[in-house]
Amino acid sequence: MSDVLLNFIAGGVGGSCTVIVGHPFDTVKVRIQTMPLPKPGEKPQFTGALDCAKRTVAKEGFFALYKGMAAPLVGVSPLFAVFFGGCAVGKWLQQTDPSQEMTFIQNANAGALAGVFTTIVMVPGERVKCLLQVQQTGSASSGVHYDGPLDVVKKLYKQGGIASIYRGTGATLLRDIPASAAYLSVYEFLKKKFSGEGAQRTLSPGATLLAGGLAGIANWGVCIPADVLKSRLQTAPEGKYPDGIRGVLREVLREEGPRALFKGFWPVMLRAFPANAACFFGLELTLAAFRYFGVGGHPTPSTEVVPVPHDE
Ligand SMILES: CC(=O)O[C@H](CC(=O)[O-])C[N+](C)(C)C
Repeated sequence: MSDVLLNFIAGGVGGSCTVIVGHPFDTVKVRIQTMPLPKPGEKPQFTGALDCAKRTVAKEGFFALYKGMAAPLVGVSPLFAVFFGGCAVGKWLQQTDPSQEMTFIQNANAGALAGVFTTIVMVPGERVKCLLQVQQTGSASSGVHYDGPLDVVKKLYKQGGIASIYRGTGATLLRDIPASAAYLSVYEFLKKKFSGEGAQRTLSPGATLLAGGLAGIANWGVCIPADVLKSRLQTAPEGKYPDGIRGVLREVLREEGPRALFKGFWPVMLRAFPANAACFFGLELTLAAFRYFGVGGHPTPSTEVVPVPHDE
């Protein structure tokens, strides 16, 4: 089986691990990023990430943190599949032979290309997820109530057609091209560093988790402002920002100042490490299982370092 397909399948497993570990953090992040501005003399709805998590659990129960998870499980697992499949395509395009080691920049290029592929898959799922995550907070002030992911899609389509479902595409590209470049290049760099020299390079489970977690931090470290703009744009009532992301940026800077572009920083960073450690662990384990059962041809440089030693 080709590297692209193997990475696609393993990426899907990694994506499911990411969602299961990371979704509660994501709910807190979106609620903080989109909470209504307090009126003069009023307290903000949430004072921080912990406050938001505590109030959400107290008011709506623990599983409120898992609200909207069906959409990312269906949307994010294929997204990670497309991402890692896309990375394999990006590597293949740059390699003169399949065993060639990729440089940091080549991995960044492969990640950036995969970021373009993932945007196409990701935008509808993100739009649905954000709307479901914030509907109890009053941030999506359109007054529309949604009964679940399919209901969101139906209502968005009725309201504004495909364009409404795909609202936030530019903002997602702005977020995911640099983020994906950082994600893959940092992971591959650390993987090489942690796996030592020589033909029998192995990566321990702990090192896989550490490299994956730090790749997640690098991913979000470069894209939080674009993510804030994207969340605002995707949860705004129809017609609020006719000129898209530029309108959101102008409003945020005018009304809240540049610091607001970093809203949700802590919940994002708190999620980034465990969610992406789980992702790369799931990915590498699946690739290792393929090799164990003799599926696929030669390992690519990105997959020859696995959590368990193997002899070829
Ligand atoms: C924005 C996003 O989904 O980032 C992914 C990592 C994460 O924390 O979910 C990475 N990537 C888009 C490259 C798959």
